[in-house]
Amino acid sequence: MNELYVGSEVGRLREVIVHRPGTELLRLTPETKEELLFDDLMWVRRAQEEHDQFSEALESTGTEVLHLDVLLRETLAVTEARNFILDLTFDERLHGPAAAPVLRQVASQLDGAALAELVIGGLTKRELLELTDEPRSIVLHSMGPDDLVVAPLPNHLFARDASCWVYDGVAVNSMQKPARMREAVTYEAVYRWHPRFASAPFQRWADGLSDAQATVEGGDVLVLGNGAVLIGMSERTTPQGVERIARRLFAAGSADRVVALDLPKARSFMHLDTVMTMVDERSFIEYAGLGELPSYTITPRSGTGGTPVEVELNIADHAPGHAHRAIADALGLHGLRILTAEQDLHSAAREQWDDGCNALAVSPGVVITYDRTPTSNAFLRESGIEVIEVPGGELGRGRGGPRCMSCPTLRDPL
Ligand SMILES: NC(=[NH2+])NCCC[C@H](N)C(=O)O
Repeated sequence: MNELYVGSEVGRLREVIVHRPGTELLRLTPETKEELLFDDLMWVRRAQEEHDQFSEALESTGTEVLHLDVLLRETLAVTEARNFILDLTFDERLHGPAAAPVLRQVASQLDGAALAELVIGGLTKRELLELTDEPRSIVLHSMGPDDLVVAPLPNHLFARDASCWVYDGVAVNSMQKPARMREAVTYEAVYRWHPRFASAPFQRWADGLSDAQATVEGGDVLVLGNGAVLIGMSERTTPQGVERIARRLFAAGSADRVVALDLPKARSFMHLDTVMTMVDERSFIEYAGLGELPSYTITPRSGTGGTPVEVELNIADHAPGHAHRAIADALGLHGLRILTAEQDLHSAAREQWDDGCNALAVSPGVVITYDRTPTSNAFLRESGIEVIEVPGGELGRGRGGPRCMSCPTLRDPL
C-alpha cells in the first residue's frame, strides 16, 4: 500500500479522492439551493458525464482516483464505523427523541450501499415510509411527504474542503456552514476505519467534530512545500482555526512555517483557492481583483515543543502588499511568478466566478481547469503551462473547479 503523504501543491499527483455527483444533487430546488450553497440547480446527468471526464483526465495522467461513495460503502462494512455514522446522523436534537431511535434502527438494517446512499443522498419522509411504518413522532407527523428527514450532502462534490492532507497527516475539518458539517463525519469514518487508511501511519491535524469557532476548510489550505503551508482566512477559515492547525503541524515537526493571508470575507472568494492556486514550483494564478492583502507568518518559537498545547507561536505581521514576499521566503525563492490574465474587469470577475483561478496541478506546470474560462486558460498556455481542459458547464454551478473537486492523498514533494 502507498504511504499517505502530500508533499506539495504541484508535485506529481499520485492518488486523489473525488465524489461523482448523485442523488444529493437531485434534492436541490430553487428554494433549497441557497442554504445548500449552490447558485443554481444542476442537470445531474450531464454533471455526472462531466465528472467522469474529470476522473478520466486524472487517470490519464497516472493518478489513482478513489471515489468517496465507494470508500464510504466499504467503510460501512466495519461495525464500529457503522455505529459511528448512525450515531452522528440520527440525533435527537434534530429528529426528536421519538423519531431518532426509530430512524437509527431502520437505517441500521440497510446494507452498506444503501446506507452510504442515505448518508450522502439524504432521505425524504416518503422514502422513509417505504422502509417502515410511520413512527409516532411530532417531528415526522408535521413533515410533508417530500420533506427531507436526513439532509443531503451535495457539497461532497467539492472533496477538497471537508478534509485535507498536509504533509504526513490529515485534517478532518470543522466546517463553517451547517449544510456541510456532516461531511466531516463521512471522512472521519473513512480515515478511521477504511482498510486503506486504518492500517496506514499518519498524523491527525484536526478531527472535525469539535472545533466550533476554529473552522478550517481545505480550499483555504495550500501545501506550498519546503515545510511551508499557505492558509487563507476567508469566509470559511478563521484565525483561530489557522493558529490551531499551525500549532499541531509544528508540534509534529511536519511543517515549520504557516503563511496566513487575510482575504475579503465574501461568497465569491469563499476559499483561497477560488482566487489563487499554485501551478508550478514558483508560479501562482492570481485573480486580478484580489488587491493587496494583509498577511502573517507563523513559526514555532524556538525552544518550545512537545505536545501541541506546549508549542508557542511566533507571529510576524506583514503590511498589505507583502504577501508575495512572505510566500517566496517560505518557499526559499527570490520571487514568485504571478500569473494574472490581462482582461477587462468584467471578464476577470466572470472567469473568477467560473473557477478560472481554481486550477488543479497534476505535476509541476501541468494543470486541469474547466473549459468555461477560455481567457484564463489561453493565458496559462502562453505562460508555458500545459492546460488539460474538462467540461464544467454543469459542475461549475456549485462554485468549485478542479482543485475544489479533488482531495489529494498522495503527492510528491517539490
Ligand atoms: N475549495 C473550494 N473552493 N470549494 C468550493 C466549495 C463550493 C461549495 N458550494 C460551498 O459553498 O461550500
